[in-house]
Amino acid sequence: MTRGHRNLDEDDVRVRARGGSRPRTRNRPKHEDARQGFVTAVDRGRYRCLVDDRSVVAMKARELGKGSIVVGDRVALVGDLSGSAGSLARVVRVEPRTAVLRRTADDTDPVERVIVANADQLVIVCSLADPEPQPRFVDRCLVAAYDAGLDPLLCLTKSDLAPADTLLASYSALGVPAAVTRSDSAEDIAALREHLLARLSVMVGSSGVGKSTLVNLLVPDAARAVGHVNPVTGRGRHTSTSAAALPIDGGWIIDTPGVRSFGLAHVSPDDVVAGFTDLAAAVVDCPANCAHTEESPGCALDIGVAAGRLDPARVASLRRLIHSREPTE
Ligand SMILES: Nc1nc2c(ncn2[C@@H]2O[C@H](COP(=O)(O)OP(=O)(O)OP(=O)(O)O)[C@@H](O)[C@H]2O)c(=O)[nH]1
Ligand SMILES: [Zn+2]
Repeated sequence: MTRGHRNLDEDDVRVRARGGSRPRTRNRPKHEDARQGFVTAVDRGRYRCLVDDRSVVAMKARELGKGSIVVGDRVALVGDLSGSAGSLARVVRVEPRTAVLRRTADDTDPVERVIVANADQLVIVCSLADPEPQPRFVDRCLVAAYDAGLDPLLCLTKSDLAPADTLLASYSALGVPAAVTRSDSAEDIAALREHLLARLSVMVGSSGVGKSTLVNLLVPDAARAVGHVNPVTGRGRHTSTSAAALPIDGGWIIDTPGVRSFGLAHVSPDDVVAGFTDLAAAVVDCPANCAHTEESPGCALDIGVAAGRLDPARVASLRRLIHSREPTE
C-alpha cells in the first residue's frame, strides 16, 4: 500500500510529532545533539560507525580519555555526520556494554583487551579436517562465551572431508547448538544463516578452518562491504587485523581476524559452571572454593552423579571445559 497524504490518519501524525520533538530538560546533557551510532570497524584510531543508514568515519573525542572503543559499541557522535568522503565525526560517548569479549594476553601484549562489545552469540568455527579439529580451542571458546554471557554456536566446516559425529557427540551433553557445513551446500549455508537472524554474532576460529569462505557465502557482497570499511584508513584489507561487522539478516556478523584465543585468566571454575543452570544449582552444595574437578574432594558434581541426579557425560564435559582454562605446558 502506498502511503500518500490521503492515507495519513491521526496515529501517523502523532507518531511523527513525537519522533520530531527533542526531550527538553533543564540540565541539558552535554552534546544533546549527539546522534547514536554503531561501531562496525576500528582501524588505527579511526572508527567506522553506522549512523541511521550512513557509514560515518569518526575519531575519539579528546574528552573520552583512554577508554577503548571497539566493534559492536553503541556510541554517541557529533560533528560531520554526512558520511561523505574525507568527513570526520567525533565519538563523544560510549554507551554501557551488555557484554564484552577479551582477546588473550600474549608476549606482544600482556593485557587482556576487549575486542568486541555487545555481541550475543559466539560462532565457534572448527573444521572437521584440514586442519584437524582442535577440541581444546573449541572448549576455550565455549568458556569465553559462557563467561561473557554469549550463546555459543558450534560451526563444523568441511563436512565433505570428514564426518561430524564424534565432535557433535562430545558437545551434545552440554547442549551446544551446532551447524555442520560444507561450502558447496547452499542448504548448509541457509541452515547456518537461520542461527544468525537478527543477532550480533562473533565468528572465531583457527587459521584455515573456512571463516572467510563462510562469510563470503553468507554475505555475498562482503567484499563490497569490506571495501566500504577500508577507507577508514585508506589501507588495504590485508594490513588490517581489526574486527569488522558485516550486516546480515537484521543482525551483524563480526569476523575477528588475528584473534586466535580469548583471555580466560579472569574466569573461575564457578564462572564456567554458571553457564549451566542445572550444574550451577548442584555446586551450591560443594565445599568452599571447590575447583569442581575430578580431584576435588566432596565436589557435589560427583555426589550428584553417584545419586543419579546428574548426567555423567554432562559433568565430564563441564570438567573438560574447566580444565581448558589451564595453560598448556
Ligand atoms: N573441502 C572444503 N574446503 C573448504 C571448505 N570451506 C573452506 N575450504 C577451504 O579451506 C581453505 C581455507 O579457507 P578460508 O575460508 O580462507 O579459511 P579462514 O578460516 O578464513 O582462514 P584465515 O583467513 O587464515 O583465518 C580454503 O582453501 C578454502 O577453499 C569446505 O567446506 N570444504
Ligand atoms: Zn565442586
